[in-house]
Amino acid sequence: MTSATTEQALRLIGLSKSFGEKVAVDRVDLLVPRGSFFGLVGPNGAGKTTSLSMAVGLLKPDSGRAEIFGVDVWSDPTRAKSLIGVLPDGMALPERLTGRELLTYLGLLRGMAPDVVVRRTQELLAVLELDGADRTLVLEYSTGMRKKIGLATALLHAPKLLVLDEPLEAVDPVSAATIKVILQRFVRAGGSVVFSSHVMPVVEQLCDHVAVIAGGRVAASGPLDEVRGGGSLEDRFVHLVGGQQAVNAGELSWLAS
Ligand SMILES: Nc1ncnc2c1ncn2[C@@H]1O[C@H](COP(=O)(O)OP(=O)(O)OP(=O)(O)O)[C@@H](O)[C@H]1O
Repeated sequence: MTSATTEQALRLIGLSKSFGEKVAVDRVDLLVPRGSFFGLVGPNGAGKTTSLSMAVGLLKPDSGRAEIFGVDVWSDPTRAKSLIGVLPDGMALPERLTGRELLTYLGLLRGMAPDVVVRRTQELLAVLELDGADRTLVLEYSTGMRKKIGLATALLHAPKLLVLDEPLEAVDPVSAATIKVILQRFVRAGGSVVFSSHVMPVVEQLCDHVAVIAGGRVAASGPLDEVRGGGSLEDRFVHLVGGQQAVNAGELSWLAS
């Protein structure tokens, strides 16, 4: 199947991964339709980062497969990776480059025409408000700035699918609004986005599809309205994940004593 014919931007089939005794991801199946804005939610340690890392070819699964527009990530990684832009969790960036140098370097490395690299780099730095830090090394970037330059590296080659691990985490509200607009425009233009988040209102605002992952398994997946079933996503999430743990009256009594 080719990227021109498949209806799935991303397809995970029985993906599993253990770290020693710990089963982090347990036979995860996921369909991300082409052109969808797909939110992946789940509690801390649910397996979101591990699943996304396997989906984009950064972490080898113990079993199962991942396909990007029908291209198998592990048997044809070069082709699969050319179709995606990735913002991994805790992305390792070359630290001793400025943001502009980093984007230029990655653009040329990906075989892009130099004039296109220069133009897009300028635009991305300006839109993400990183151009003020043009002479700052990535080493000196704040957490939010690192997130933004990471997003710029994911967008630079105009991929068909963006896979973003918590793209709005640690980003200020103005930058978050900019990033949301960029992603919405990307989807309107025919792109597909998968992103993980803990912020339910953001997922409800942006996404048309959602999956809830808990304990390494998919607890629910599909169109947003179907998954939340008439209530809020937060209520559905709490219901699926096992409810909030109340703090009993006697617990933490030493706090503020
Ligand atoms: N490299 C690793 N070595 C050992 N255990 C790991 C490793 N990476 C993840 N895990 C474990 O696998 C499980 C899933 O972790 P993962 O980071 O995928 O969860 P997550 O849903 O992304 O969590 P969070 O929302 O906190 O970012 C956790 O129990 C975690 O401790």
